[in-house]
Amino acid sequence: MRYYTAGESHGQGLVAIIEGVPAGLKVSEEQINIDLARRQSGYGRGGRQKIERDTVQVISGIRFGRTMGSPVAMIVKNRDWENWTDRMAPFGEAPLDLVREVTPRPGHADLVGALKTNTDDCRNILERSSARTTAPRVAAAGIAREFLAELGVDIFSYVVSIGSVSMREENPYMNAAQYTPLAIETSEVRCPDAEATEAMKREIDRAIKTKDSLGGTFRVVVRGLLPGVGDYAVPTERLTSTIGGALFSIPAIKGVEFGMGFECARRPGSQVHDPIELDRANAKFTRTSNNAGGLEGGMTTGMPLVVTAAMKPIPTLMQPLQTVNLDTLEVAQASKERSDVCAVPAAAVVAEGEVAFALADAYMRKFGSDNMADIKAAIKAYKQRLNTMSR
Ligand SMILES: Cc1cc2nc3c(=O)[nH]c(=O)nc-3n(C[C@H](O)[C@H](O)[C@H](O)COP(=O)(O)O)c2cc1C
Ligand SMILES: C=C(O[C@@H]1CC(C(=O)O)=C[C@@H](OP(=O)(O)O)[C@H]1O)C(=O)O
Repeated sequence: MRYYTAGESHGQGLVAIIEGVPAGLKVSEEQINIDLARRQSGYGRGGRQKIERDTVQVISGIRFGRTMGSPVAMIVKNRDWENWTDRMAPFGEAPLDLVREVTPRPGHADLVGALKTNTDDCRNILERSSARTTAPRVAAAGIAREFLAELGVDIFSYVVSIGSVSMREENPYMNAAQYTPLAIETSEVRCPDAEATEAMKREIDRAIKTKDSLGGTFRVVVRGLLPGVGDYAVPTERLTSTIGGALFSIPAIKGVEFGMGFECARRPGSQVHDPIELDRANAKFTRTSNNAGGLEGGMTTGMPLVVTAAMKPIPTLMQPLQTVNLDTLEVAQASKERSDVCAVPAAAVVAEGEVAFALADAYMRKFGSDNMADIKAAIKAYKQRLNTMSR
């Protein structure tokens, strides 16, 4: 299963096409809209989110709430489009008073994109490099999430740090799977720690006051995974590769750690690798720790998948950094436009979707992709074989 998207930040809307979707999968429009709303939320987001009310419109591939086995096409419309019809018109002449974007923002795609595509207007770049393009990705990921949910796999995320403020956690690779979605979703920064939530909000308030911006870290946790999904033999099918690549495809993501991640490199093997145990009651192999974060050899171990990502601070600053004016080639201040100050909680929701897609694709490679009944039958047979191997 894979998706493609098209669409710009202030165009008419954004489109996603998902192909390789199995037939017979129940899909809830309401659930996709809930995830779209979660992606729009979070303390520190800018004025644009007051304009948009993202909802999905399904164009093809779903009939009476179930997938048909054909590609699914979806649209998320931009409400802001009506304020941009002249500046973003697909055809006709540019308005005479059109303001071109000629002062590229450090940290955004503006300058390099303009050099690459031979334009003197960075708007052509920023319209597509904008993280607005993550809206249709979250909508598309709704299909992957429903697929995994039907197979007993659930995904959530939470914010671990914003700027210099971190929540306190002990052994998150083992314990993160215990957090309740309620504690996370009721926090304005999507952090399960109420005290840390307040400190993070204060950090964001400080950044607003000093005309600065913030990044942070978040974790994605997946429960209910079967062991042996993914691959050790084909480099591109290793889940470390597909999930890592999927997370790095999100704008502003600068680091990804599986389980203990970089800390593994500082410790001896005896303090890193997860001892194997036989859980006789449930006839399955298990681990006494989860420092690997649920992946070994590029495959799921059956322990929760715990992956952490780092997001850099938002590039648009209300006190802009130095840049060069592309018209005059003189020193200038970078563009200063409406912007988020911190979007870590939103990025975490996007990341849930990306992880869901990578996992759904790996499940389909292992168990088939034509229709849900065959996939479930294959999973049942696999579970039975695993049971007999651990008895
Ligand atoms: C959910 C989300 C919201 C974002 N909002 C903004 C924003 O309002 N202003 C901005 O300058 N960058 C924002 N960014 C970051 C830029 O999109 C990103 O830094 C840019 O595309 C450059 O890509 P790179 O950081 O991967 O180099 C946001 C990113 C995400 C994931
Ligand atoms: C619109 C969204 O995020 C946008 C991401 C973004 C950027 O440069 O990445 C810039 C801002 O866009 P605008 O200039 O229209 O306010 C954000 O609001 C969204 O996530 O829905």
